[in-house]
Amino acid sequence: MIEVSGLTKTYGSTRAVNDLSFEVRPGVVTGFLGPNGAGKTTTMRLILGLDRPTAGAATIGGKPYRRLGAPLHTVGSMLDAKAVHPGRTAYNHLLSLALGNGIPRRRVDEVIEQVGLGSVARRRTGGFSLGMSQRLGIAGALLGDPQVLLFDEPVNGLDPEGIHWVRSLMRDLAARGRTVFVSSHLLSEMSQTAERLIVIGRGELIADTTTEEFIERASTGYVRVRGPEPGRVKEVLEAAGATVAESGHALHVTGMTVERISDLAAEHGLRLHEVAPQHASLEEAFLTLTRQSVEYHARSEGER
Ligand SMILES: Nc1ncnc2c1ncn2[C@@H]1O[C@H](COP(=O)(O)OP(=O)(O)OP(=O)(O)O)[C@@H](O)[C@H]1O
Repeated sequence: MIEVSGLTKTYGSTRAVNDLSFEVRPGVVTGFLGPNGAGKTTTMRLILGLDRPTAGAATIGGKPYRRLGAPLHTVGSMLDAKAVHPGRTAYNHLLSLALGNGIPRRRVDEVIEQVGLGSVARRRTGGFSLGMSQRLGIAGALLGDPQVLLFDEPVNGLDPEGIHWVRSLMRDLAARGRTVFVSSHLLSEMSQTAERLIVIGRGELIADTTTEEFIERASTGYVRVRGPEPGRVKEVLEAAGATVAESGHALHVTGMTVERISDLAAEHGLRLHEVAPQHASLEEAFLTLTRQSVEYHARSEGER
């Protein structure tokens, strides 16, 4: 379990994380979602004790990272996949991590196989693609077989097979009772993996809910209506309280269900050729909810 309470971090005049509080529970994949610059990496660094908070606290299993007796056995993380000594082989990189943390050598072989790097384990990591580095980073996170795992944008740079593999791995870890906290700036990506979402924008909490509920809440749907007499249909629907916009040959109706639209049309003897609910795409929905924060960042960057 990860607990974050009143967490705040400022860098000069930038408030990267602002009074953030949430819990990440075991047994499900929890997505950490926010547009670029929202403060995801900063929050993860604070949880992992890589930076000191300006205010508030973050704990793992009730303790701050610095006070964990065997950190690699408690929490595994992958923040920056490229942060590996380029002259070392993948095997030696993992071996030095293992030896420094009292982890047996055979565990290195196990995780190398688990992440599919067996054939390149003796190659220097400097020549690794981003995808291979991501796999190596994930291997490092798994090394101590920890209860809590944090991954910062783990599918970045992976091919479709790699993406599929990461998603299955996250779900599998959660199914085995681990606490899995994974960041992304794409709601579509999170919707494939995460059961719960912590959504942030501008360093502040926007939502802490199930993925299903978040998508439902974010969806700004309308009903597309088409028929031979659009003018009359519009009049009838508006008279009954709907908002109707014309779009080419169709009407876009908000504030009224498909059933009510059909019933009203039938009552007034109006034929309809199409009554189709439309949902905003996931990314549109997400951007609507986080637009304020995106605009804020676009503005503040422009001002510099
Ligand atoms: N070391 C630092 N010094 C100064 N500003 C920083 C530092 N680290 C982060 N920031 C600023 O804090 C804000 C949050 O950055 P952070 O990297 O945590 O966001 P993010 O959500 O992880 O974004 P991305 O997906 O782009 O990595 C940004 O405005 C960033 O410029």
